Amino acid sequence: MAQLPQYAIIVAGGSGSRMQRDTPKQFLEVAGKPVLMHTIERFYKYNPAIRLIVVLPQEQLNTWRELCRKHTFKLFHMTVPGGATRFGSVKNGLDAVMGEGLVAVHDGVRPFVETETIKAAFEAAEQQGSAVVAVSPKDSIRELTESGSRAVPRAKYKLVQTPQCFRASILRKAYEQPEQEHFTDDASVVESTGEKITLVEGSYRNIKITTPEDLILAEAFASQDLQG
Ligand SMILES: Nc1ccn([C@@H]2O[C@H](COP(=O)(O)OP(=O)(O)OP(=O)(O)O)[C@@H](O)[C@H]2O)c(=O)n1
Ligand SMILES: C[C@](O)(CO)[C@H](O)COP(=O)(O)O
Repeated sequence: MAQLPQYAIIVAGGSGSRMQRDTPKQFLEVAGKPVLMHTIERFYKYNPAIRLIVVLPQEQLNTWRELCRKHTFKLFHMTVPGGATRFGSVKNGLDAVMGEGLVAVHDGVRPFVETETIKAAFEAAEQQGSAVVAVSPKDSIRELTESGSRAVPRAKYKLVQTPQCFRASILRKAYEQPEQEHFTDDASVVESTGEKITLVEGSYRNIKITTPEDLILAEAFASQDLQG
């Protein structure tokens, strides 16, 4: 059977409000290079033939071009303007996916995703139609109730990461529906069309750079990676 083409939609269309910096967090430097370049390199390392679609805020497209020039960043990728929400950005990225294939949606601000994780997600999506990377919580979990809160069994929960991989036809159908408030990731969008979500083991290093202290962790991981 011919192998399906592999795409990665790397969503970097957000403003990074929780990071509280003027520069969008996907452009902040870690180990001397913008976060987003690290992320793109991870997918290229997994498969140099992967079709990379990078979604950026419309008003940052020129800045990104400048950054690529400054850092002599040559890895081929298509750029697409983002939407007002992550849902809108994924939808715009999906317009650049042609025909059938396997599509990984990945946060541009998760630069430490490992080759094994990407590989496992694509393999599971090829077999099951969907594959979502997740890890077990390390802390105890409490559910908020009207009277306060109560303990819930931690073993029943997973923390969801990206990549989230799907057959292109499944993802396209899901993103045709109107956006809903509970859509926080691609799995929630796809699940609402009745599709089953397959979970794949993720990694605690696959952090989403969200708030200022995450940058300290990111520098530590990058320095560890550089030491090999
Ligand atoms: N309109 C949007 C909003 C988010 N994202 C992307 O989705 C990923 C996960 O979102 P999040 O961490 O929430 O990023 P921001 O929306 O940028 O951050 P914040 O919520 O703090 O403003 C990020 O790579 C972000 O760039 C996107 O492509 N388009
Ligand atoms: C997609 C995601 O990274 C999975 O954990 C997460 O849902 C993004 O959420 P955010 O509120 O946009 O940071």
